[in-house]
Amino acid sequence: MIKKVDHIGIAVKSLDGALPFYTEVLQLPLIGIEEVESQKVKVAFIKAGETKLELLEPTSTESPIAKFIEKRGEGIHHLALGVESIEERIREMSEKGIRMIDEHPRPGAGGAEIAFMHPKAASGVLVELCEKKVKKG
Ligand SMILES: C[C@H](C(=O)O)C(=O)SCCNC(=O)CCNC(=O)[C@H](O)C(C)(C)COP(=O)(O)OP(=O)(O)OC[C@H]1O[C@@H](n2cnc3c(N)ncnc32)[C@H](O)[C@@H]1OP(=O)(O)O
Ligand SMILES: [Co+2]
Repeated sequence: MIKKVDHIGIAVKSLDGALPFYTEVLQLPLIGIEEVESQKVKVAFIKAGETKLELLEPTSTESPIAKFIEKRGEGIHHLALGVESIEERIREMSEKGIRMIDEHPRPGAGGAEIAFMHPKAASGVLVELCEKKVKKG
C-alpha cells in the first residue's frame, strides 16, 4: 500500500526566506520550484536523502497554506505518502471509513496525482496520498 514517505510539507511565508536554511546551511540540493495553481501554492522540492522536503508558499490569502500560517504560523504542514493506484487507495480508505478530503485524485506538483485525508482521521496529521505518474514514451 504505502511505498515510502514521498515528502514532508512545510508551510512557509516565503520560499526566498526559507530556502537558504535548507540549501545553504544544510547543503541540501534544490530539485525545483513550481506553482500549483489549483492548490494556490508555490512549492520548492528539496532532496533530503531518500525523501524530499516540500516548502509551500501561499499564492493567495485563500490558499490553505495562508490559512494554516495565519492560525498556526510556519511549520510542518503535511506528510505525503507515496502510493500506486491512488484511485484504488482512496476507495480502500473510504471503505475503511477514513474521512477523505478528496474523494478523487487532484493534480499535484511534478505531475503527481494527490489526495488528502482529513487530519481528524490521522491523529491530527494532514496526510497526503501521492502517486507519481511516470510519463509514458
Ligand atoms: C501541491 C502539493 C503537492 O504535494 O503536490 C501540496 O502538498 S498542496 C498542499 C496544500 N493543500 C492542502 O492542504 C489541501 C488539503 N487541505 C485542506 O483541505 C484544508 O487545509 C483542511 C481541511 C486540512 C483544513 O481546512 P481548514 O483549516 O479551513 O479547516 P478547519 O479550520 O476546520 O480545520 C479542521 C481541523 O483540522 C486542523 N488542521 C487544519 N490544517 C491542518 C494541518 N495541516 N495539519 C493538522 N491539522 C490541521 C484544524 O486545526 C482543525 O482542527 P480543530 O478542529 O481541532 O481546531
Ligand atoms: Co504535498
